[in-house]
Amino acid sequence: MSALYSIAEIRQIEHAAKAGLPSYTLMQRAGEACARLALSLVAGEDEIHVLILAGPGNNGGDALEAAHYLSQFDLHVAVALHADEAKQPDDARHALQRARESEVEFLDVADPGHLASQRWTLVVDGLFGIGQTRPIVGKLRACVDYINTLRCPVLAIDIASGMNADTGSVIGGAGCVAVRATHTLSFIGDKPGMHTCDGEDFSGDILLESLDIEESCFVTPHARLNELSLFSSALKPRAGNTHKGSYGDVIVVGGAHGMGGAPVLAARMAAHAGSGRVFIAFVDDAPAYDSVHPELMMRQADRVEFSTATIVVGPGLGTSRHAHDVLSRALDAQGRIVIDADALNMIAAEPGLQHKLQDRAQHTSIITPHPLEAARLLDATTAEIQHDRPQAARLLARHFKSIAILKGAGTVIAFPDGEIVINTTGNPALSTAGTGDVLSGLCGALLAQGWPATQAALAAVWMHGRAADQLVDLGVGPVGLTASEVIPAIRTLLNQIIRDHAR
Ligand SMILES: NC(=O)C1=CN([C@@H]2O[C@H](COP(=O)(O)OP(=O)(O)OC[C@H]3O[C@@H](n4cnc5c(N)ncnc54)[C@H](O)[C@@H]3O)[C@@H](O)[C@H]2O)[C@@H](O)CC1
Ligand SMILES: [K+]
Repeated sequence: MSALYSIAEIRQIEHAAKAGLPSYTLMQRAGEACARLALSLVAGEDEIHVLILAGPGNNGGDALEAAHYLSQFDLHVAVALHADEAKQPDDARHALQRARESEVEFLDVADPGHLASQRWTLVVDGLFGIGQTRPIVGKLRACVDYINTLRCPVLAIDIASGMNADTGSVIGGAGCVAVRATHTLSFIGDKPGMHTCDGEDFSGDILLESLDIEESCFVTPHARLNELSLFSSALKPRAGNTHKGSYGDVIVVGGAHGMGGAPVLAARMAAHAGSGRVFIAFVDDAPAYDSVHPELMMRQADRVEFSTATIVVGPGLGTSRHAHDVLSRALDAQGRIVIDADALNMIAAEPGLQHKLQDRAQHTSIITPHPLEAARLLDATTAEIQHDRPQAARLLARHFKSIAILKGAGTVIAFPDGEIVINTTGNPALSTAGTGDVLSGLCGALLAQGWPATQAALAAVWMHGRAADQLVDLGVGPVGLTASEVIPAIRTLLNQIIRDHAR
């Protein structure tokens, strides 16, 4: 299980570990681990010049200890220090003394011209770690801007400076800066902010270093990374003696005039992911049939009895009075429900629909907002949602008593009890119309086949991203991938993981 720890949890673990160790032990281990990774990154280079940025706190201390360690090898180490010695924490001050006693050149961090006078083989970023509270400004900002122009590897210590380890947003928000690392060596445990929002873009390859902290010091995490093991218990081979009724009905509700393609995509996905029968309930005129997939059944929404079928409501639904009434009826139904797109917009706009959703707590509801829909649901701005995606997803799940899938880079899946899972599959090829409809159809298909809702949500998000990754590997995208192309790729993937992992 890939645990993710918040800053507060990392501090707790660190505190427990420090109590049982001589002072400076953890910093020495951190500095040495960083130096060893640095050596592996410059291996094979001729004249090696390593620039180490060291900030005012313990992240800077780690950097200075790494500088001391590296100075014992055949390479040139330069430290750009931004610290007031009188205010440094004890460990960091000790690390500074050790660096000063080593073969290390000290540069002026505030002088980009000075920094730019050398061609660097590697930059080590130890400006700030999990203790950064303010945006990077002034001379330090110029330094970060300079680092971000370099083409050499940039190794961030613990987390890229400027990034919030809890949220994955740049500290200070739009217009502020962070170091764009090619590698991050993260201490004690993995952190949510490296996997959502801008986290992945700024962290590069993530490597973990536990600092040999004893198991007993660790706390129970409330976040983890999505992986197959979290939902593989729901993968089942098909029994021989079954029929279409064994695999459930999905009713996709949507398709207002001019938006008929959205429910068709969701329905095609539901059929390709194995649901026994798939209907589309159109709020406006229903076409006679889908000429590509005539197995889908087209109905007028007014004439559809929802009873206990699995409902996917929202794709192309529109926000007309009629659409509102159909949504209201869908929320009253006793089956499991996936709520997307305009259905979420209408729920955001009307307390009556919100109460209906909250009152479904004993049934299963999965909501799949993108950040703008999430902003409407939480009466916030999109920037506020993106500022702290894990927290936004938690609020959605708790408030609407649903499983909330907050889409976007590093999709966050949150549960009403406060637990979250961050997805690691997927890529910008999915930033195209219709992929959200495909995701909602996939969730619906798994629910209809009897998957537990938690596993259905995790598997749908994971497969949706993984299939897109596989397509990009084949050259189908990232530019120009279409939602329709993701559907058969997901079918292949689902069959493959059932074959390889079902018990
Ligand atoms: N304490 C420990 O036992 C360990 C700490 N470790 C390292 O320590 C880091 C956390 O250290 P700290 O808590 O000292 O915090 P940081 O080193 O992340 O930075 C905090 C310092 O930066 C200043 N600061 C924050 N934002 C600033 C800004 N925008 N401009 C200028 N100054 C700013 C703060 O006033 C404070 O002095 C971890 O990320 C990790 O790298 C590791 O060595 C493992 C062990
Ligand atoms: K850092």
